[in-house]
Amino acid sequence: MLVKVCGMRDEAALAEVAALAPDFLGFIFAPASPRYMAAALAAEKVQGLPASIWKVGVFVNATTETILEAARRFGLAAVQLHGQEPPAQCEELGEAGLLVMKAFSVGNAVNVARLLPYVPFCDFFLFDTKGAAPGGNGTVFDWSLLAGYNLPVPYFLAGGLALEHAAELAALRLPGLVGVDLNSGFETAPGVKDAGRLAQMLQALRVNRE
Ligand SMILES: O=C(O)c1ccccc1N[C@@H]1O[C@H](COP(=O)(O)O)[C@@H](O)[C@H]1O
Repeated sequence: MLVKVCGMRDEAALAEVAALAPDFLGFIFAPASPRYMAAALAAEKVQGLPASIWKVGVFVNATTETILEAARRFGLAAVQLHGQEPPAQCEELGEAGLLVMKAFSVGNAVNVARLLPYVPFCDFFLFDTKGAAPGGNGTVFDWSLLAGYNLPVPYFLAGGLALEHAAELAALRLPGLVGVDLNSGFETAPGVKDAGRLAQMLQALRVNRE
């Protein structure tokens, strides 16, 4: 199970969390989010992270130009598109050399017809719980809605994941599932990650990886 830790914005926690060696670290570039990082973290701090960790910029309906500028400035290798970005934008960003993760909100069903046009242009999908905000709502959706998933794009599970889900996630077998995204369930305040809880979660998930 790959692990992405998202919503990094405070410098002390960044070093502690990076030391846990998650596969991906996410930085929120959506100004309305309490985890908006651009004013809080210097670009050099992000650029200085170990090369083994994929640095992901999370954007909500940003232009390709804005995304590419942030990618250059912060040394991002991947983008998570968490709004209504069209397939053509995924294609552009992939052609620019970024790994592309497209997020979709899940309510009572997974709408496969909506996903199909994105298949050729995305490295990963990410399924998050539908809520009032574009992301970071802290609520879990019914993962069994993905039991019939049969598209060739692997995906991350997101939405309210917390330590209490560790055992269930470590044992979870769903078609296409390759990773989990840890965000508000591992914070002491919005944007302030709890490295201790993250360490416990990573240990639980990694036991099953080996
Ligand atoms: O976390 C945010 O504030 C955020 C804002 C805008 C877009 C995405 C955001 N976070 C992403 O939301 C999901 C679920 O988070 P949570 O576990 O429910 O807190 C996750 O993929 C984050 O990357």
